[in-house]
Amino acid sequence: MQDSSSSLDMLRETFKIVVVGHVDHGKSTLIGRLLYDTDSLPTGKFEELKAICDRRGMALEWSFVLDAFQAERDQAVTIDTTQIWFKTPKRDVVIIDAPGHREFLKNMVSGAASADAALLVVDAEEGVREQTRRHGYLLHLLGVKQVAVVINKMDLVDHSEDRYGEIVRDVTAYLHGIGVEPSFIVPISAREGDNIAKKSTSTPWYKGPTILEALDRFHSVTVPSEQALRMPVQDVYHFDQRRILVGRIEAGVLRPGDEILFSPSNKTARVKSLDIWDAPPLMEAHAGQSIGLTLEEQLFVERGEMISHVEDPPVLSTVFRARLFWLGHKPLEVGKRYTLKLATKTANVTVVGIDTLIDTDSLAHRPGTKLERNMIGEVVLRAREVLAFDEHVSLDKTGRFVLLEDYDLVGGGLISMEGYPDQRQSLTVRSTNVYSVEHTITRENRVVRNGHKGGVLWFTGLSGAGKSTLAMEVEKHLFQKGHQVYVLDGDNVRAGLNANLGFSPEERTENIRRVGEVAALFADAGFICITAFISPYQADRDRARGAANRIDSDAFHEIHVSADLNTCERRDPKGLYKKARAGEILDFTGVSAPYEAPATPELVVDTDAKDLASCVEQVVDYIDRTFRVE
Ligand SMILES: Nc1ncnc2c1ncn2[C@@H]1O[C@H](COP(=O)(O)OS(=O)(=O)O)[C@@H](OP(=O)(O)O)[C@H]1O
Ligand SMILES: Nc1ncnc2c1ncn2[C@@H]1O[C@H](COP(=O)(O)OP(=O)(O)O)[C@@H](O)[C@H]1O
Repeated sequence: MQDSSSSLDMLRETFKIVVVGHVDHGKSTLIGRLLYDTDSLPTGKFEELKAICDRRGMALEWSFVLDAFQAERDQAVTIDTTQIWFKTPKRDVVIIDAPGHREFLKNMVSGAASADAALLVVDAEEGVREQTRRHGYLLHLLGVKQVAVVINKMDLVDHSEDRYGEIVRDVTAYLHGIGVEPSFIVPISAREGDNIAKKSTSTPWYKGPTILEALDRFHSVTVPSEQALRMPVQDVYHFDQRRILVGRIEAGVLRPGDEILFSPSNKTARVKSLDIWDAPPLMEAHAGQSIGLTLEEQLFVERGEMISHVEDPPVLSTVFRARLFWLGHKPLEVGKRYTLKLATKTANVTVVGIDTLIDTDSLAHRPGTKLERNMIGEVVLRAREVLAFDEHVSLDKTGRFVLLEDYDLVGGGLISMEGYPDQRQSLTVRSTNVYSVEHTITRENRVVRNGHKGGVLWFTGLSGAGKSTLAMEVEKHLFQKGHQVYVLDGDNVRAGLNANLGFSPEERTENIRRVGEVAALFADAGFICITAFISPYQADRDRARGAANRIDSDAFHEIHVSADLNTCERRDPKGLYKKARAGEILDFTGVSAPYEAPATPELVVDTDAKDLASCVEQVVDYIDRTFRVE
């Protein structure tokens, strides 16, 4: 949202707030009163409204003041009608997006309304209600760290200190549960003007600030210049021979001469100049500034790329976890595709699964498959392409996204990579000046001698699904037939080649990358190479396929050795599930680490439904068909 308030004093600080809370708890009344008490209303407006109310024999409704104020604004076409502002002794406070506004939640979720602080209004009579909790949760989800709770309508509870205490306990217990510590809890009566601009004599027991004082006591929100540099490329302009990349620096600092990295393309370049419109080039640009930059060398980069420094790059991944606030009228569906917008990047994503649903009322987590409007869920999303982003805990601006369905905003979420690896390591080729050498013995020579093609049979499945047992049996059969066959087994490879790797998401990815490359070499040597690794991530298996396909376009066969988690746990051949459940093994697949079943494997072997002999027969049949030479 633009700061359109040209009439604000340039030297004073502009502070953006949102006012949230349950319907009828007094948001509009509070704003109306704040406008009046700070002399922000057009001359005569208040008197006019008062006269109307008097004539009708009714008490003045402060929310009318806000309505009238907005109506006036709506006619002044030069002013952004969605913004309301007033002055405190210290600041110009802008209320971004008025409560009751139809698009309020959408604006909040899309981050258009990124507020410096929030006022959460609670009715002293009614106490904490559904929307109080939901809005509180939303503030937490959107990273609004400074919150003042405003306990309104104190006049209706006789300014009771006890009632104030009760609500303080309720509201702080809830906010504490979601990690929000309110900065102030102010008892007010918006209608009577108690503790808004001046201290009320009706609440002598209250020693804290008035609303205006609270607004001035909030911390100025620092621009995230100390963070790692992030500048999403918004556009690329061509002037003469020059390309100018434009965008807004979301975090960090950029200087001419800096070496920068573009993600996900992984190109690097040195910054030549930083330009802003109609002014000399900058020696330094900071978070919050929109700039144009030129590079020392000409690179082809597109909108959506993320600029960082080389040494502090964003995460690269095709898959991530998100805490998603759902606004769609239709529930979020597993398997369905949505459009993702993340900084300047737009991509299609598919919902892989919904892990938990979070009830914003009770904060209870429960399993579920349907994420409905106004609910929050932990979901896993996958894109076909590699995306560059950050985990929300480390970088707020590039760690959030929105989802669209048919151009309509249906959800907003925060990214976490918990249980998933950063794929950057396995996507970056570091060696340079490397040239491939041709073999003099061709693949055909080997096929002719062996009587079958080379290739990779990639077994994937949960621990205990039967990968090793099956792999070794199949190997025996093929060997007896005179085939060149070799099994690469997880436990064996991890004792040698991959002895330096554990089970973190990144280490599993590296494990599978190496095995994928070794298996491809075996295939190139004419072997039927069977691999038996859990290989829980689709992206890793896809990369292993890519390695084998460099040798032959149909060399890779993904085989899902499938058994229900319960079955695997019952079999528990090594007693590992038991240990995992007891918390003795961390990140155990299926228990405390994810397993992504193949979406389109070449073969599924169901070891739950069939005995070992039938499973072996199924795989050997498959091999006979696909590795045969005519
Ligand atoms: N945390 C954790 N999670 C999963 N598995 C564990 C873990 N710790 C040890 N093990 C043992 O390691 C075997 C899996 O190794 P992999 O190389 O196949 O795993 S992965 O593909 O890198 O995920 C696996 O063997 P299998 O039971 O044959 O699958 C286990 O014996
Ligand atoms: N149809 C089957 N195929 C393979 N193994 C089976 C089958 N039915 C039962 N099992 C048993 O399941 C266990 C699988 O263990 P293992 O082969 O070590 O699994 P993984 O290598 O996938 O961890 C073994 O004890 C095996 O005897």
